[in-house]
Amino acid sequence: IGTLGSGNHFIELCLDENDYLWVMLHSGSRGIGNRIGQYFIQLARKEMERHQIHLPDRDLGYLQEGSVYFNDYVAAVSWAQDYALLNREAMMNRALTVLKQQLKPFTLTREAINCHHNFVAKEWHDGHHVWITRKGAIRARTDELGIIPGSMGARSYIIRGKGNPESFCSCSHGAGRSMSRTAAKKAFTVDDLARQTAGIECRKDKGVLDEIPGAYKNIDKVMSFQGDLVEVVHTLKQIINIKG
Ligand SMILES: Nc1nc2c(ncn2[C@@H]2O[C@H](COP(=O)(O)O)[C@@H](O)[C@H]2O)c(=O)[nH]1
Ligand SMILES: [Mn+2]
Repeated sequence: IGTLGSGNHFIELCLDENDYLWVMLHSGSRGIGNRIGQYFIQLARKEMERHQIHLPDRDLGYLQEGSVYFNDYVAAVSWAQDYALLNREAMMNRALTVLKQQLKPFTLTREAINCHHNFVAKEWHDGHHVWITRKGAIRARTDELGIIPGSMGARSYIIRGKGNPESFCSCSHGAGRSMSRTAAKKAFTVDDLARQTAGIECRKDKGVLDEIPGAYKNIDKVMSFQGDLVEVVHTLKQIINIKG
């Protein structure tokens, strides 16, 4: 516990439009959630065969609500979500401890905004209890605060949800990639990475070339497409980025 993970996971120090400092951290269940998903996908496929249910695609396999496997899945996923939350809290506490040691005395003005972005939850929508899976998405209920990061060289946004029922009260959790990691490594050089992260204290080596800002969609455009889902509360720009 207390480890960031690799890929697009990051810790950043950002300034908002009023020069307030924000610590932003993106990390999940460190692979356990993914393993749980794979395990239960296999089980769902076997269940379809056992019950002779023929689907157009085997990835459409499902577990029946109320069955032992379904309940096991919900329990396992909930465990992974709790683990991810604890992991983030541990890292955030360590980051704040270091900042307190290194910076002039400061006060925390805001409670942490926490949002899961790959998760399952039972919610009430349109007069029914339904299971919602949000993948690369966060919940954006009316007045709920959330985080939408851009890339290691772009702005990020603190948002307030509008509770739009058409998206089941959800919004995107980021710009999202515009090209694969392999394509990014072919398309860009370390010099491009240095140019696209100018002014930001961060890794600028071959090892993070697949995370280059140019491999992500334009976050401002993405935000403009979800104006019916969220309103922007703060705009953040990183000064330090740490990739796992
Ligand atoms: N501010 C930063 N944003 C980043 C960085 N690397 C990626 N990203 C953005 O975060 C989301 C994460 O969403 P996920 O569902 O893919 O996990 C991603 O889409 C990017 O837009 C970064 O170093 N700093
Ligand atoms: Mn993620």
